[in-house]
Amino acid sequence: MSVIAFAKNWEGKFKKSTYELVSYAKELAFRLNTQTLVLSIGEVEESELEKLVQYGADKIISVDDSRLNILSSRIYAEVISQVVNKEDASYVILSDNNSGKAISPRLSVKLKAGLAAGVLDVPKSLDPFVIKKQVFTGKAFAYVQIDSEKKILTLSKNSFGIVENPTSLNLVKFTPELSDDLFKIKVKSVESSDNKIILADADIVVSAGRGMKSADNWQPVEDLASVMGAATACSRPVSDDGWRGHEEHVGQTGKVIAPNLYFAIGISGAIQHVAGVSRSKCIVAINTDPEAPIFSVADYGVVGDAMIVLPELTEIIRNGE
Ligand SMILES: Cc1cc2nc3c(=O)[nH]c(=O)nc-3n(C[C@H](O)[C@H](O)[C@H](O)COP(=O)(O)OP(=O)(O)OC[C@H]3O[C@@H](n4cnc5c(N)ncnc54)[C@H](O)[C@@H]3O)c2cc1C
Repeated sequence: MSVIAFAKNWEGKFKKSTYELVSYAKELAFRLNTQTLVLSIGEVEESELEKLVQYGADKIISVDDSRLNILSSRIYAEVISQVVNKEDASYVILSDNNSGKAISPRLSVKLKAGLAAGVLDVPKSLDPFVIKKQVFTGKAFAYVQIDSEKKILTLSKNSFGIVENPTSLNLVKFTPELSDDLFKIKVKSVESSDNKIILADADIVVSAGRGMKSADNWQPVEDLASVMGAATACSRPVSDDGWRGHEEHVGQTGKVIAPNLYFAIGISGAIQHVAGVSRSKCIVAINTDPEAPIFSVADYGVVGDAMIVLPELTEIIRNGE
């Protein structure tokens, strides 16, 4: 009956979204009067695994196998299903990120478990199990009922928050039975086209729109992103016009993101743009037009010319003022 959270690591490290996932699993387990188990796959040092205890992991199950350092949704679904069956867990929680989206449908088939993707809250009721999730790229939400015995939820980023709930360390190793067949496809290396932070995983995103006037004016945007350790993004017309690549386009028809901090620079705030970024924890808008709709969804706003504001802001942050 326990709750298992799958804690994905990025090169052996967890992110804030992992701690949010464990916090959520803890709350669900508390409501169900059961244990919170956290599963880690691939090589992660004990000191990193120990951090999960702070957010309520009653038991940490580590599948410490170097062959699993690179994510394969097929193999990870197999590993998770073996752990779920061994622990007789009823609830599996994954982050609603690229890996969670890739693993959860396979897992759902393996476990014959109902899946609610993009969950936004704790269950509205436990029996029947009813939960709130996002639909239509975040423009609406729905309550869905899961009737299967096992249930899988993928948790939307920034929908629950990080809650400290310290327990004591109970770390166990698990060795799944994995046939050679599963390793027929080998990832020999992973190379990113540049050293940039991946937009979908970024905690901070610096995004700019048509207000930048031309592709040649992007250096101040890059500079701010660089000092903040942020990913860069853009509005749709910017990528349609070829100023930036389509992989940066956020919104209804682009990527839907929920970073902790989102800078909207020279972006008017059209509904189709906001649909993709409205779940950011904090939105900072920089725009010359005080009436721009983006200010109605922003937490902080600067009315000003991006070409003047950005270099000054970057300098202040660089100097740690
Ligand atoms: C079906 C459909 C789907 C769509 N999907 C998406 C989507 O996924 N994502 C998306 O982004 N759009 C999408 N759009 C387009 C959307 O409707 C808007 O047209 C688009 O978001 C506007 O982009 P923008 O804010 O960069 O440009 P604009 O609307 O032209 O706004 C530019 C802003 O920059 C400001 N500005 C000008 N100069 C400066 C300066 N020097 N400094 C600071 N600010 C300045 C202006 O005041 C203005 O507010 C979609 C549209 C449709 C119909």
